[in-house]
Amino acid sequence: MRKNQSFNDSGPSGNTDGNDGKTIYSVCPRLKAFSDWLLKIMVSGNLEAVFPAATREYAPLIEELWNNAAIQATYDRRSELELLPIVASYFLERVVDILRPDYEPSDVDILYAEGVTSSNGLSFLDFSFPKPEPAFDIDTTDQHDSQIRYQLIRVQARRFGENCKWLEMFEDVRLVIFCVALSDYDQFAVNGDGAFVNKMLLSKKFFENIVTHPTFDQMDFLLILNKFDLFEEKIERVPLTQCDWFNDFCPVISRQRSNSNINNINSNPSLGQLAFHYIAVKFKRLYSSLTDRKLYVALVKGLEPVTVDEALKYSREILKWDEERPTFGLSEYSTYSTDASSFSH
Ligand SMILES: Nc1nc2c(ncn2[C@@H]2O[C@H](COP(=O)(O)OP(=O)(O)OP(=O)(O)O)[C@@H](O)[C@H]2O)c(=O)[nH]1
Ligand SMILES: [Mg+2]
Repeated sequence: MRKNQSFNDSGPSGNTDGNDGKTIYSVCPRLKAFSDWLLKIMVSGNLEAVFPAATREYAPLIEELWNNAAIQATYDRRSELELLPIVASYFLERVVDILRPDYEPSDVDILYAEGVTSSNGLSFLDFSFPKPEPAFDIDTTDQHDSQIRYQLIRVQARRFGENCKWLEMFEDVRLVIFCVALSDYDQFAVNGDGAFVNKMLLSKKFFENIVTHPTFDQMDFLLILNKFDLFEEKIERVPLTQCDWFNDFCPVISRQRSNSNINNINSNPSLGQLAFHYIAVKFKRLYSSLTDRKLYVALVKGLEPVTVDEALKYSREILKWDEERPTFGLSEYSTYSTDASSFSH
């Protein structure tokens, strides 16, 4: 790396844009030199050699680049930029703060950060919730149960089958919470053979493999359909039928559609809400055809903790029904038991 690289307005030779051919997407030579330099480092794959040590001194330049009209005009067309992480704006808006030596990530920063995938495509994290403070007049059904141990396992669906040893970890598991991103329906990933595969179809295949695996025989499954916010926005411009599995989606939409409201799923639903129900039913039918059991489904916006809490509360209810199943028939016990209502929103 060249330390103290200077990006002055005259720019390095050969990099100056003439007035000809300028568009709203053209940046000045100085910023162009800086972004070309960044790109070169990224292409060289030598990021570790430059970052994080050098990042601090470039923070003002990155901030300037981000605020530049040409970059903002480009960002407005982000739906055409496949590789741009959705959370780019969140971090770029905070670049100067984040690059301060005393920066401590907030809970929200952590929530917005991309997960780090280990080289074998598997990551694990065990967690539980602390014992709640004893308090009067609080409905304890909303509180986390400190006795419950959660294991968060991130597997790259495309690598399933290469190394299934991790399945042995599931011996004492009572419920599998399987998470799928709704907004994956038009996205692609490279599978083990180097071919591009639709990410929703990859998740479907992975789901089929997991629910039919002997380790999970007779186990309850809660499917979390996540990234509903991105999905609702995307479905207005990208048809759901882009994913082959959803090619019979043809919703009847009332003219007076409500604005998106996660709690208002049944009255005057939005296109996103109709599509969520359609996808949930697709998974439910798939699950019952494979296992002869009922799949529970929850709708989540991962960046809104309250929706995650709701889904976890639903999972605790499922465990409770399970415990009480010998004494109470499910249908007597809860309104959640009817198939049409086995969704949590
Ligand atoms: N807008 C939005 N972002 C979410 C939601 N849930 C998670 N995210 C973001 O999605 C990113 C998760 O990144 P990863 O852990 O790489 O997972 P992923 O990108 O969904 O999955 P991969 O395709 O395997 O990379 C983080 O930036 C999260 O903040 C959600 O419901 N809505
Ligand atoms: Mg990602």
